[in-house]
Amino acid sequence: MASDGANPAILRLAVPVPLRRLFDYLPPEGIDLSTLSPGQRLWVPFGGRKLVAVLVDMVPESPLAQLKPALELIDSAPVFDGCCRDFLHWAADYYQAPVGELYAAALPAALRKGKPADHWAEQWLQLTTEGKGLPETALSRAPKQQALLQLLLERGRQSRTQLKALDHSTATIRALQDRGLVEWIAGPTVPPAIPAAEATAPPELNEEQRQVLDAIPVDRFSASLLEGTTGSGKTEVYLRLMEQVLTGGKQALLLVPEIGLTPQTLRRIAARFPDRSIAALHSGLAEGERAQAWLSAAAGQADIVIGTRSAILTPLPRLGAVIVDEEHDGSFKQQDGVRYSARDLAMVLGRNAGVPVLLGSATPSLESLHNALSGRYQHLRLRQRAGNARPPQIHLVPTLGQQLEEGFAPQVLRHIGETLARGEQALVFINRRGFAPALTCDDCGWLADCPHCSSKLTMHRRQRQLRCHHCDYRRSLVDSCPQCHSRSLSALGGGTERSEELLARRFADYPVIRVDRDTTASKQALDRLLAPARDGKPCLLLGTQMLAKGHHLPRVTLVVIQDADGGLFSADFRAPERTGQLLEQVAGRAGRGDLPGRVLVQSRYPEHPLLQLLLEKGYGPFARQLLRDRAVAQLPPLRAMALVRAECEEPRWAEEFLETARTQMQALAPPSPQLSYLGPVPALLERKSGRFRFYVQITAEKRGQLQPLLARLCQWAEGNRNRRLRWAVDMDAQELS
Ligand SMILES: Nc1ncnc2c1ncn2[C@@H]1O[C@H](COP(=O)(O)OP(=O)(O)OP(=O)(O)O)[C@@H](O)[C@H]1O
Ligand SMILES: [Zn+2]
Repeated sequence: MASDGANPAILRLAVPVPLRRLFDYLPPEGIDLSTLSPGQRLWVPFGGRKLVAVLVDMVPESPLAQLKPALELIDSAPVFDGCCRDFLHWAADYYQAPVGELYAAALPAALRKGKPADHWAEQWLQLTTEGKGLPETALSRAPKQQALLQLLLERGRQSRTQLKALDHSTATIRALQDRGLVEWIAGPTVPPAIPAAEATAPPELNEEQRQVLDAIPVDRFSASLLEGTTGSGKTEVYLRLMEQVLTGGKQALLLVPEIGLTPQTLRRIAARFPDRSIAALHSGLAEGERAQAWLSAAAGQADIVIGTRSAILTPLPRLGAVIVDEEHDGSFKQQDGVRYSARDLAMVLGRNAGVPVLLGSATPSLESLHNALSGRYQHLRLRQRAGNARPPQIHLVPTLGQQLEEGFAPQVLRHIGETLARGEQALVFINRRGFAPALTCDDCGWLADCPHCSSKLTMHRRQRQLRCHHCDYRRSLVDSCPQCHSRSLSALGGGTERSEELLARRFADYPVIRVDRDTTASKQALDRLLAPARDGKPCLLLGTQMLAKGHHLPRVTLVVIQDADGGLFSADFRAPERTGQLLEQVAGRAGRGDLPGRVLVQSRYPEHPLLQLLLEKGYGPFARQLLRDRAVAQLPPLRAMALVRAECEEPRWAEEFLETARTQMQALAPPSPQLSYLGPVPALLERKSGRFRFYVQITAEKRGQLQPLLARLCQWAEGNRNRRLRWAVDMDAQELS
């Protein structure tokens, strides 16, 4: 994107609007052109609004005659470096997304709104030339000044924040300043501090872990999948890899799923690297803190960057490795706006920067497993649990024809009781929150439906509400049927709230801790809720998939999966994969300490071959079987898939739009054995928030076949003038919902 020519006085900018192009502006009036460089933000006028744009290039001419001047320069120095800009442009091309929206997605909210980066600049204290030349013992009669001098000699410049944390007083600093030994300079911000856990000596690596680590040289690009059973010490491998990267003077990026970035995870990492600057990027931060963390990463100041999906878009000038934990997790794929996959982009970033990329999971996605089995990725394995922990025993509990109590078989309740009586902990996994997923009238058959979505309302008894889990519509609970006024209403099916009532009654002597989205408004709340469990006292945990990941609770010896069947009969071809991952991850919470674990899995269809395979042989063979099925059905990852989506209050318009889209694409590339079209078909959730949703599905032998097709489609679709219709291209779509 280099510019040449004599007078590059036209600014080419990425503007956050849904158009797939850059926009030309004149420089702000009266500005010195030498203060401008790509990667800075500017205020620009756009269609009567004022927007924050990013300077991409400066060129001598524009094809347009009438250019408006940009309004104002925001940053004194670029916030995006060249590598990051190239990466964002690549991603925009690949996902057929407006590049301005990618820049906007990369920025933290405060910077997206135009707050100047200088606002977070830090004051740094450094040695002057005299200070550097001072003999070691020159200040021995002023021990505080001597200590500060020593610190600056050993660790280089220190920020005001760091000095405060280390208890160096302003008086001491002033004294050294007066002697001309130190000086303040302005520099990049440091990330907000993260409380550390108590530092513990790292364990000795076992043989498998050592082999894995040896297979990842840190001085060049490599793509690896670490398939390591639950509790096998994957996190320990990540920590060691990070250590090597930091020792080499580089930054380590660790991506974690939304649910995985708990204060517990952060404390563990902070404890391992007490001297390092760690930036955590997640939605739990206040706007200013997030900007501070982001800027410290972008300035190369933060050594370790831990974040959820959008952290992949952060500029990291000293990048040394990218690690993606729980790489199978669905939260790495953005489901609206720019529909990128942070996991897939991690590979691109690593290749661009020439550094290793490590994807880790006990239950790898079929995409990554396929890449590993076909030799595109290095396939690394950890087959054994680390330390003394042994794999749990798994038993199926058939529920058909059994007398269940609120969804639990009698022997399951008995096992829970025995576990608690032995002073151990039990975990019950339920895949639905709320009290019951439906409310119905026994007399006329009325069902509480969402008025905006094609779904039922979930009953939340504690709050006396009916809620839609798709659009968050809420209404108060009714006592009688709105249709026939009968008072005999029944709650159908079970949820976490309903199970909690039963379990709290049955096991009244023990704490019953419910963990779902309703009880954990924040990450801190989850941390607090789990505190008694971490203390190791007997207790009963119950909850949704929030409990499935990342928690290391060594006293849990019994895991109950209340209903294993949900995903086996879904219309979404990815449902069995997700069910397998969830069950294996939940089961993996059992027996992670010295005590053996047991898993009870309730099912109405214990003979189901996939369930049998999963429970008898484990996720590995199960996933390999699913891959063979996908090959037969010509589905991802054996084929590339993209969706063109449209939604509208008027279903006919969405369908017509997609009919035309399909016709357009077929005119360019007719259906063939290598390329097939399906649809428009209704999405699995046909109506959401009042809009009807449809998609056209395109599958191709090679990704390269899809790109030009979708690019042309976007060109056509950008001309759509129907403001009530929304459309999107979803490359490598993960959800058919
Ligand atoms: N080499 C080792 N020797 C002894 N203990 C170890 C070793 N490696 C890891 N551990 C311990 O084993 C436990 C599980 O390790 P870790 O959390 O790294 O596993 P994991 O594979 O990331 O787990 P999961 O993905 O299932 O959450 C931790 O308590 C960790 O401290
Ligand atoms: Zn709804």
